[in-house]
Amino acid sequence: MKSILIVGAGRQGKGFLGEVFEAAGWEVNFLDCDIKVIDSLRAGPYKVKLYRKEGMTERIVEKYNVFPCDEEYSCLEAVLHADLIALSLYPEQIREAAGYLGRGLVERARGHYGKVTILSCTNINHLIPDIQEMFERQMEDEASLEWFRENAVIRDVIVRRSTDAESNSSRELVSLAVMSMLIQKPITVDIEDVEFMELKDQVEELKDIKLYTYNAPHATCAYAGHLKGYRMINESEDDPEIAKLMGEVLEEAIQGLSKEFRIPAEEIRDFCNIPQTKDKMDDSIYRVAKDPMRKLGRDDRLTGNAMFCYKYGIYPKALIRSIANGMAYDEAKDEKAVEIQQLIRSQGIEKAVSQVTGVPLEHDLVKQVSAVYREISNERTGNNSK
Ligand SMILES: NC(=O)C1=CN([C@@H]2O[C@H](COP(=O)(O)OP(=O)(O)OC[C@H]3O[C@@H](n4cnc5c(N)ncnc54)[C@H](O)[C@@H]3O)[C@@H](O)[C@H]2O)C=CC1
Ligand SMILES: O=P(O)(O)OC[C@H]1O[C@](O)(CO)[C@@H](O)[C@@H]1O
Repeated sequence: MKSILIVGAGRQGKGFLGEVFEAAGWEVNFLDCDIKVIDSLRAGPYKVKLYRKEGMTERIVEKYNVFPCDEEYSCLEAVLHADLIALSLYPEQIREAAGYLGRGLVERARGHYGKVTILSCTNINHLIPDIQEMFERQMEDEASLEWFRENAVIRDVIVRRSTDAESNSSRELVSLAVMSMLIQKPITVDIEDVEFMELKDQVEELKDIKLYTYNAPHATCAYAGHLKGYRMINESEDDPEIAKLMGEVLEEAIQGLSKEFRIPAEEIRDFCNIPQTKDKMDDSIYRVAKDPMRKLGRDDRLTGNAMFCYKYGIYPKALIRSIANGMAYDEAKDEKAVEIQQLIRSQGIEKAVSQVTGVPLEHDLVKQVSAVYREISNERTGNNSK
């Protein structure tokens, strides 16, 4: 039986990866450092509502093993025998996970176990050399390092699906099951038997395009929706003003990307076209908006697009509005949003925009975003003077 170790048993770990690999008959092992996640998974099976094109179906996932990141290293056998290790973590969590997995991988090297593929399942591109370095550092001697280089491959993926739940420990999940996950080639195990897994060339280039097209309107929807008091993505998408802004953001993005990547606009439109589903999935604004510090960063979905537009003489009006909405995102449960609000209070809006977006203070983007942010603040306080 083939075996997958899913590191990070949160929304995506359980609702996407755990579900599809269990359905394909693989041994599914979960590793998580949050004891609430472990206790919850041990308490019973979990349920995923799958939103397919033809309608919603429910799946109960029950065949899995669960391991905490404990001192006794109870996950050892799972690390030794995994054909696939999926890092279903936020980028900033990978270093710690690599540190923990190191011990098992060193034993794997010393025991001359078989080849393993490690997948980085985040939305951040160009991370693979860093992750390679994080794992190689764990190899305690030359022989282990040599084994790792010959037998372990680290690959990137493009996740084209949304999976949500009330929290990372919830056993009730929803997942939009309409597009495959694209996996960088080659890998060391056959995954043809697993639905929604697709090996693909040029993942690095396509991943940029996916982030800038699929995720930019989505983040736009979340930040604009929060400002209007919505809690769910669906409510926000149904608001005509927000739907219009999302469309404009996508159009600006396509114009800039088409020039930057020298790909016809139509080809980009086709790539980011998400099939519609009969039933609509509820996704939270909280998850899609989460960590505006990262999402408004220089090369991420909104600022990255806006800067391509500036580079090619396209004025990114809708992207500027969306970045300003992101600066105004003041969700108290989101620590990075709170950090941005503190930054605005302590430094003033221009410096805060420059710091968050990584764009120089004197750049037009900073001025325009700050001006729109002031309009938003005035509207919120009922003060219409500019
Ligand atoms: N949820 C989704 O629809 C999608 C998520 N992603 C990416 O997947 C990654 C995870 O996202 P979610 O599952 O939504 O987040 P989540 O917060 O629901 O799950 C992450 C899990 O990782 C665990 N974790 C953190 N550090 C760990 C460590 N050192 N060792 C073991 N476990 C650790 C946490 O306790 C948590 O349960 C992110 O990079 C996200 O961008 C990408 C596309 C879709
Ligand atoms: O997981 P991140 O990078 O915080 O961003 C969330 C985005 O990623 C997705 O989960 C998958 O592309 C989208 O649903 C959402 O817009």
